[in-house]
Amino acid sequence: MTTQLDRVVLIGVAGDSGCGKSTFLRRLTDLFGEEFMTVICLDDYHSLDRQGRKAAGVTALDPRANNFDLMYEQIKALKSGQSIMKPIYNHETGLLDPPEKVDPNKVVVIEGLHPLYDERVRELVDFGVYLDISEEVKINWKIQRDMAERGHTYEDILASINARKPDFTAYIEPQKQHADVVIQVLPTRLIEDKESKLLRVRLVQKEGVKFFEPAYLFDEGSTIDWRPCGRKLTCTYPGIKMYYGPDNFMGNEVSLLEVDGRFENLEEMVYVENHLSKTGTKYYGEMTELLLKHKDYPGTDNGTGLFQVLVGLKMREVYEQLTTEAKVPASV
Ligand SMILES: Nc1ncnc2c1ncn2[C@@H]1O[C@H](COP(=O)(O)OP(=O)(O)OP(=O)(O)O)[C@@H](O)[C@H]1O
Ligand SMILES: O=C(CO)[C@H](O)[C@H](O)COP(=O)(O)O
Repeated sequence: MTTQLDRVVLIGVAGDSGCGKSTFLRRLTDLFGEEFMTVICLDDYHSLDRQGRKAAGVTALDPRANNFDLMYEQIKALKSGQSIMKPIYNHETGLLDPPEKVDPNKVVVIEGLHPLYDERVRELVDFGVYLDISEEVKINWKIQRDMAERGHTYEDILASINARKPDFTAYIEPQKQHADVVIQVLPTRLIEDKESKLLRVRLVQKEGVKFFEPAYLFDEGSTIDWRPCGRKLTCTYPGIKMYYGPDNFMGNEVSLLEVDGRFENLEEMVYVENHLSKTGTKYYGEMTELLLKHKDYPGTDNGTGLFQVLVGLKMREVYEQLTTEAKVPASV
């Protein structure tokens, strides 16, 4: 079947399990609308089921446990407006279920461990983000979720992170260099915080990407250290620090934006938003409004929420420009 779409825009969201992909995708839904955005979890392209991986002695992160040929063929078909019969990996049983039909949509998001791994798939991706959670923070988030909701022990969680580490380093992490933006989540530098509750979040924005102009603080291209706390932004100890400046990241020229600390009063976020430019907002305060809409999402009061919303807005901008370009007849 071929659906009439001017342009299917393909977004890649890469990251390890438990790195906040679902939260980010929920924020994207606000911007594109549930109806117009289809999410494909790349776990569905595991070629080996749980038993198969165990027998072969490989993890799900290992390319040998995944069918990249099928992934490429199916993503390519979706991008050209064709429906696919996508396999399903069932996390409850660890088995591959019968395939399901997936239709193309205005926006197709491929999320998971390997959206930017295979060169052919990467070429199809219009905009890619990598969620880069430092080990200290990853352990903390996993502990919060897996101990509370899944009954795992601290030792189990640590052992599972460590067991995945070599393959994570070999196959997942290198995708960072191919992402248009990387959201790095690190422990704060403001105080010593063993539990990693306070976060330093960096938005690494690649320069020279078509239709993507990095957001900046105050003055494009300069280097800025900013303490927004004072009369206009309420902060309790240890406050908030922001940074903006040019840098080099894995051989790419980038612009960095950084927020260290926690926003005390979300309503005042508009003050910070006001000092950011090229955010992709359509009206005054849109970014703050999007944050306020989901106060309950994890990270809404720190740089993770702020940058997830900002990246979503930039994706909307890229989407609009790509679809406009697709409508303009090619000049002769
Ligand atoms: N910004 C954040 N701040 C604090 N905790 C967070 C943040 N994002 C995610 N978490 C924690 O990490 C957990 C996993 O988040 P989420 O479900 O969004 O990740 P995921 O990558 O989709 O995970 P999975 O692939 O395992 O389903 C959440 O339950 C929450 O405890
Ligand atoms: O890294 C993962 C992505 O979600 C999972 O561990 C992988 O998909 C295997 O799933 P399961 O542990 O349920 O067999």
